[in-house]
Order: sequence, then structure tokens, then C-alpha cells
Amino acid sequence: MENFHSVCFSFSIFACICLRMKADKKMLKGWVRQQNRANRPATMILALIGMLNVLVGMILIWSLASILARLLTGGQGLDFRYLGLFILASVLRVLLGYAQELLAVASGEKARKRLRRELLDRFFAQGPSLLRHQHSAYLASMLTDRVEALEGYFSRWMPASALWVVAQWSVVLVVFWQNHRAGLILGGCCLFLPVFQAVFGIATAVASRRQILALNRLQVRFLDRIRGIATIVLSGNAEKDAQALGHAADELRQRTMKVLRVAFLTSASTDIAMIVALVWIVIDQRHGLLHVGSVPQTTAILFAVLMVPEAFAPFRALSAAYQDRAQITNSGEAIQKLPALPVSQGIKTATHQSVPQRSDRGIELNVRDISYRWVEDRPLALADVSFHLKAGDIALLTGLSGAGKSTLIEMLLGFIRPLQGEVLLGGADLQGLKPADVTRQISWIGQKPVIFAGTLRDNIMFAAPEASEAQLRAALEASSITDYLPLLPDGLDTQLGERGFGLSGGQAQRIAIARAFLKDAPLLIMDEPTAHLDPATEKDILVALRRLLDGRTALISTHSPQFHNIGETVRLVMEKGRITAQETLS
Ligand SMILES: Nc1ncnc2c1ncn2[C@@H]1O[C@H](COP(=O)(O)OP(=O)(O)OP(=O)(O)O)[C@@H](O)[C@H]1O
Repeated sequence: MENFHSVCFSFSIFACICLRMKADKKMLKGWVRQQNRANRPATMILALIGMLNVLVGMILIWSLASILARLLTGGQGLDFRYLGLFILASVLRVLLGYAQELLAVASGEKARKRLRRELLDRFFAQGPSLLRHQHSAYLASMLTDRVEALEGYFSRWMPASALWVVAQWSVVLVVFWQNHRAGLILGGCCLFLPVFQAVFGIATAVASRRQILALNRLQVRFLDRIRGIATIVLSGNAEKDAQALGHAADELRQRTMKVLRVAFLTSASTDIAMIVALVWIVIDQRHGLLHVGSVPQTTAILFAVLMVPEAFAPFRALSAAYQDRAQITNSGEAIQKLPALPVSQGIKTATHQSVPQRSDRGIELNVRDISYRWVEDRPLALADVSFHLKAGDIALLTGLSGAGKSTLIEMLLGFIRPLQGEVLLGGADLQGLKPADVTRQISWIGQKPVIFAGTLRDNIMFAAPEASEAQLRAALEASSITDYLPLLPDGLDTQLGERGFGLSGGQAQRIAIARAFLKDAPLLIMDEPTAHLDPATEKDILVALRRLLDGRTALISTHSPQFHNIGETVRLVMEKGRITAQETLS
């Protein structure tokens, strides 16, 4: 009986996995179809030009066969009408090929831009929580390498797959019309091509998928090692780590070689089919070739022989792009792996309702019974959280690690939506507002500010690019950047590196404060803004923060006792996703 239960249990797990895989495949197919649909007009134009190219190719070969037939049968000299047609068709072919190339590049570029935009929108919509699920190198490679790798899919594979059957069988039919036996031989050899495609196509897809995975592993490793360079060197593991990276690079090389080998085999098999067709037709038509007959007869034989490479060209283009086809599946799978946010119950779409009301003292924030769960079957990260801040209130939010403070902040910033309850900002429901209207009302200061590669001025003006020089100067004063500005080699034009190289933690945090001054949003949200600072620097930062709090509503999540008496009017304590204590100070 026990055995029977365990068999049933294993079977149900197996069935669940199969159903899940089937659902994933269906979603992937839907995504690929959506991409194909978005690119269909460009594909159709490219396929049309391709078909025109094939027709011009037929005229070119027919005029060449006619010229040769006249020369071979003797007695008739060069016919300039056919020579003229031959030259005209050759020039037309070059022009069509050029136009095809230009359009293919433009269509690939457009498709990649669209996809990158879609991905960026998705990353921005998910906000900081995305980095808890995915490595930043992986996300960066999705936006760069993976999108770039799709160039061939849109510019080569899609037009080739739309064209090859029609183009190939048009050639076979024309050859059959001119020379029945040659047409049947050519058609017979072409019938083998889909078999080669099935065999080598699957192998190419597997090899290319493994290559992409190896590339991603290497990228993630590289970024980790570069970030942790000091830890690795000091632990004495530099040599071992370099070797591990070497192995990963070698694995990538082997996988790339395998993809190339399979691609070579695919193209070799097409060549073999073409040579077989060519030799077979020549042997079959040898009598006509050796004992030259009438001009039309010889033209038909020469036409059939010369058309053989043309019949295989569309399939050759398709198999050359087969690797590109595998890329769309790889990218689709990677996009599917991005975490999906739990669907909000009774989700409201942006109604673009009126902009929230702000006053000189800030803005009102009303959080009503909000709940949120990051993952199904896990406890709520926020459970019935409610509090109310009047314009000008300063709330200190405290609680042990994991209490839900960051989740609450992500919700107030609009990155995640409540499963139930609502957040009212200046009387307007956050979910009913346009994203731009939400971000205009909120300034956020986190633990470590992101400093972009660029000058100090660029980094501050990033918050309000249209700000005047006088507003910039005021923000520099208020954030006390003026204290260290004279020490920088080029003042405001000093180049700053990634993560603010050359600046201390306190100096970098002042940039975040200056940004908030420039942006002048009525609600200020801070997530442990002094977490990485020593007590003396923290005191200095608090002086600048006090100035920033003036005339704004603020919610500050902190573990630091230094924040007590910053002028707070409300104290909130969180525990296991709930507000367990709420105190209003007069
Ligand atoms: N992106 C996420 N995916 C899944 N679970 C998450 C995610 N973010 C937070 N959680 C979970 O939600 C709960 C609340 O986490 P949260 O980060 O909000 O706490 P916190 O109070 O901000 O902690 P800390 O002070 O350490 O930042 C935790 O159990 C955490 O594991």
C-alpha cells in the first residue's frame, strides 16, 4: 500500500512537471509569434525583394544559356539582344542584393530596438526587487548580447524562412517546364533538404543553447570576480580563481566550436545534395550536351544545369541562418525566467486621475490596509499595513531585518502593487496615477547612491536636467557638497567613475541629497541612508538631511539611533509585515 502511494505521488509530481513544461513551451511559442508579428511587414518586403531576385536570376541564367547555346551549336554568332538582357539582369541582381542587405540591416536594428525597449520597460516596472532574483551581469547581458544575437533572426532567418519554399519550388517548376527529366531530378534532390534540416537543425539548436548558457556563466563569473577583487586577492585565491575563469572560458570556446561544426555539417549536406543533382542532370542529359542539337534544345539543357545552384540557394540561406533561429528561443526562455510579480487582486489600471495635491509643507500620505506577498505559498511580506502622514509629517520606520520595511518602500515608490488595500498620495490613489506623476512627487535616497560614469555636475543634474545654475548652486550649498568641492581636481566637471570612484561614502551620499534638493518632490522616502557611514560622517549627513526635510513629508527607514530627534512627528515599528506600534508625537 505504501509503495502504491509513493508511486502515485511520483506520478503526480511527474505529471505536474510535464504540464508546467507544456505551459512554458506554449508561452514561449506565443512570445515568438508576437515577435514575428511585430516584424512581419519588414519580413514580407524582404521576402518580396528576395523573390524578385530569384526571378531576375532566372532571366539572367536563361539569357546566358541562350548565348552559350548559340555559340555551341555553331553557325550563329553572338546575339546582342541576349547579351544586353544578360548585362541588364546582372546589374539588376546586384542592385536588388544591395537593397536586400540594407533593408535586412534596418529591419534587424528596428526589431532589436523594440525588444530592448520592451525589456527595459519590464526591468523598470519590476524595480530594485529584480536584482534579488537575477544577477546584474545576467540582466545586462540580456539587454546587450542576447538582444544583439537576435539581429540574424530578424534580418536573415525570418525573410529566408518566408521565402525558401516558394523560391526553391518556383525554380524547380521553371526547370521542369523547360526540361521535364532535369526538373524531376532537381525536385527529387530538393525533397531531401527538409530531412537534413530536421537532423542538423535540432543539433544546432542544442549546441547554440549550450553556448549561450556557457557565455552567461562566464559573464556572471567575470562580474563577480571583478567586484570581489579585493576579497579574492587577500584570501590568496587569485591563482585558483584565474584558473577557474580559464576553465569557464575554455568551456565557452569548445561550445562555440561545436556550434560552428554543426553549422558546417548543415551547409556541407546542402552542398552534397546540390552536387548530386548537378552530376545526375549532366549524366542524364549527356547525349544532348555531347551531340549538340537545336538551339532551343541546348538552351533548355544548359538552363537546367546552370539553374541547379539557384534551386539550392534559398535553402542555403535558410540553413546559414538556422543558428539565428535558435537565438530567439534562447532569448525567449531567458525573458520567461524573469520573475513575474504576483497579480494584484482587483488591480486598477491607471485612470490618469488628477495630480495629487501638495502644499508648502509637503504632501499627505495615507496607507490603508495594504497586503503583499512576494511569492505564492509564502507568508505575507506586508499584512494589513495602515498609517497616515499629514503634509509635513516626518515618520521614522524601524523594525528588525526582514520585517518588511523595504517591501513597504518599494510599494510606496510604485514598483509593486498591493494585493489589497490602497495607497493615497495627496488624496489620489497611487495605482490610478500615471507613473510619471508618481515619480514627480517622490524623492528616494537609498543606502548607497548610484553614481553614473560622468561628471559631478551630470550626476547631480540627472535629477532635474532643466534646473538653472542658481538652483544647482543652492542644492550644492544645502547638501554641503560645497565643503569638498574645492578638493576635487576639476570642481563640478570632475569625472566620477562607476559607484562614485574617488568619493567617500559620505561624499557620494551628499550627491543623492543634492539630487533630492534639485528635484524638490514633496515626499521624501529614505531607506537607511546612513547605513554605511561612520558616526562622525553620519552626523554631518544628518545636518544636510534636516535641511532637506524642511517643507516635505518624509518616511525614513532606519536602524540608527542618531535619527531619533531629527524632528520626527510619527514613529512606526514593523514586525513580520505588520505595524506593531504607531506613535504620534506632538
Ligand atoms: N524580491 C523578493 N522576493 C522574494 N521575497 C522577498 C523579496 N524581497 C523581500 N522578500 C521577503 O519579504 C520579507 C520582507 O523583506 P524586506 O526586505 O522588506 O525586509 P526589511 O525589513 O527591509 O529587511 P532589511 O532591514 O534587512 O532590509 C522577507 O521575508 C524577505 O525574504
